[in-house]
Parts: sequence; C-alpha cells; structure tokens
Amino acid sequence: MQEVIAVIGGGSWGTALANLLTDNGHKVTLYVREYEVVESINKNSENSVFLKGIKLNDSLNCKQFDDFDGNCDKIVWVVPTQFTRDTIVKFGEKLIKKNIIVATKGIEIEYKKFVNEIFEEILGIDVSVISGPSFAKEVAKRMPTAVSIASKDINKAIEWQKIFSNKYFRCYAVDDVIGVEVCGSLKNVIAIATGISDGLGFGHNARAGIITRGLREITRLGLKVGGKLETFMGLSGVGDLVLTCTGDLSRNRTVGIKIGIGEKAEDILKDMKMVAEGVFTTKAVYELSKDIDVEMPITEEVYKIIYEGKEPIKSFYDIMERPLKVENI
Ligand SMILES: NC(=O)c1ccc[n+]([C@@H]2O[C@H](COP(=O)([O-])OP(=O)(O)OC[C@H]3O[C@@H](n4cnc5c(N)ncnc54)[C@H](O)[C@@H]3O)[C@@H](O)[C@H]2O)c1
Ligand SMILES: O=P(O)(O)OC[C@H](O)CO
Repeated sequence: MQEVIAVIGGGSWGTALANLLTDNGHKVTLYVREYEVVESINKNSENSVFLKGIKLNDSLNCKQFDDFDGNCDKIVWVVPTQFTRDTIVKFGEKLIKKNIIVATKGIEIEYKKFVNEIFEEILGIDVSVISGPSFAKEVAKRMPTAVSIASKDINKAIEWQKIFSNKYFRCYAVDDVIGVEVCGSLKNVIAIATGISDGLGFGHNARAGIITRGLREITRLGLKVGGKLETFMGLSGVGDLVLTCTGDLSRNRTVGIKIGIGEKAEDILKDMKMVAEGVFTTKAVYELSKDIDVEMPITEEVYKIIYEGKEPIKSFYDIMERPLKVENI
C-alpha cells in the first residue's frame, strides 16, 4: 500500500531514508532547512550539500521546513538530537496523532533525554525507532543493509518494517524502544574512543578491547534504564557498535582519530558541517551515568578528553591501570 510520508530532516540520513522509501513506491516529501538542498534535489535528484555525487530517485520531492503542513500519514524524524526539542515545538499540533518513527541517534545534553522521551514529554505520544549499522552513503547507493525497528507495540514495528524493507534494506521488528535508543546513542561515544586509540597509533588489540568493554558499558546503562539484554546483542547493539568503531565512513570515529593525532575537539567541530552526535552524547551520558550510578570508565575518559582537555594518552593508561576485576560484571 502506498503511504504518504514526510521525512523531516534533510541531512545525509534523512535523504538516504527518503530515497529508500521513494524506491519502495511511497509518496515521500523530504523537509529540509537549507534552500540549497531543496533546489539540488528537485532539479538534479542529488543532495549536493550532504550526499554529494549520489543520484537519488527522480520521484523524491523536497520542500523547506516552513512548508510542512502536516498532510501525511506517517513521519520519519531525522533532525539531530540537540535540535529536536525546538523543532518539535515549532511544528507542534502538526505532529500530533501522527505515526512517527525516529531515525535520530543521541541524548539531549540539557535534559538528558533520549529522543523518544522528548516526544513523549512534549506531545504525549509513543514513537517508533529505526536504528542499526547503516551508513547513509551505503544505503543511498542501495548497498545491502540490515537494521532494527522498535515500537512498544510490536504490531506497529511490523507495520514500519513492511514500509522500509526491500531487497537492499532488511528490517527486524523488536519491542524494546529504550534499549534500541541506548545502543544507537552510546555506540557513538565508544566509536570516538576507538578513533582516539587508532589516532594514537594503538593497534587492533586495543580497538577490539574498547569495542568489547564498550559493549559492557552500553549494556550496563541500558539494563538500568529498562532495556532488554538481547537488544544489546542485536543489530542496533553489537552490529552498530562494530560498524561505527571500525568503519571509516563514521563521523564519530573520524572525530576520535583527529583527537588521537592531536587536534582539539573544538577545532574539529568548528570545521564540520555534518553532525557527530557522539560529542554531545558523551556529555549527556557521562552526567546521566553519574545521576543513576552506572560505572562507565571509557565514556568517562572520552568526556575528560573532550570537555576537560585531558591528554588522550593519559586517559588510556588510567583505564588500563584501574583496579583489576572479574570480567562479567
Ligand atoms: N549519516 C548517517 O550515516 C546516519 C545513519 C544513521 C543515523 N544517523 C543519525 O541521523 C541524525 C541526522 O544526522 P545526518 O547524518 O542525517 O545529518 P548530517 O550530518 O548529514 O547533516 C546535518 C543535519 O543537521 C541539520 N541541522 C543543522 N543545524 C540545525 C538546526 N539548527 N536545526 C535543525 N537541524 C539542523 C542540517 O539541516 C542537516 O540535516 C543523527 O542523529 C545521526 O546520528 C545518521
Ligand atoms: O557517521 P556516524 O558516526 O554518525 O555513524 C552513522 C551511523 O549511526 C552508523 O550506523
């Protein structure tokens, strides 16, 4: 069945998802901030700002944020986390009673909320979440990808699963919204850590150690806020963690590498047009972990490096020289 879908947020991921949904035969409008993007997609079927050089489906239609009138069946939300609250407030009534799925990954710095919690707080609605190992560039090039789709009501996840899935994009339905959001947000912090390690010239051993102990941190916090253990072993968990920690297309990993070779975080961010959510999530999750008393040594050191100017090399040896412990706790 053809759905009328608004994709809100025209960065690389919003564009890739809008393109995928158009491939699937839906009537899709991509709503974006930049007029340059509207022109480029409508005239040349290309997002020349955020996905340069990739030919999009000719039927994809693009409009500016201000033209969003709420006339759609479903909404895909891809506005970066730190701008999500203001954008929800801006659209207000037009979002109520809509079936919304969130593709954004991150935690708000100011209120330490995951994106589904922001929607619940402002609009009083349950949203679904799509997350997993998925670089926008590869999805836009129609390369095989598998992700998780979570809704509290599994039937809603199954409904979205049918809308998104096709021969190059396979979705698995789950009912653990908070678990999936924890995974998608926290893997970005661990990707910064593995990037730093690689930038420092450490080897494959260090990288695998960080990924594995990072998964432990993610799981510890995720279980504390109500996630399910099996989610952390799935596509949105270990799948996305491995992709982002090892794939050179990752913006978070790239930020880490630059820090590792000696650049300052503020200088790296000044020059970045794209979003590395992990930089903001690091602060949010560090503070959240203190509030709810979850031990997260890797996250804590990434926080100290980015926000307190600690020397990366010192962080690594501080982690290595912590009191020895039993592995499975
Ligand atoms: N790119 C990927 O491969 C990918 C994959 C999965 C999930 N995500 C997630 O999708 C979300 C969006 O990231 P992206 O990669 O599409 O973005 P991007 O880095 O490609 O582009 C930046 C986006 O931020 C928007 N933006 C900048 N200032 C803004 C403001 N003041 N208000 C509202 N929007 C503003 C821009 O319009 C643009 O859409 C992030 O949470 C990201 O983690 C990205
Ligand atoms: O480029 P990154 O680091 O934002 O990662 C993109 C996606 O989240 C990978 O699944």
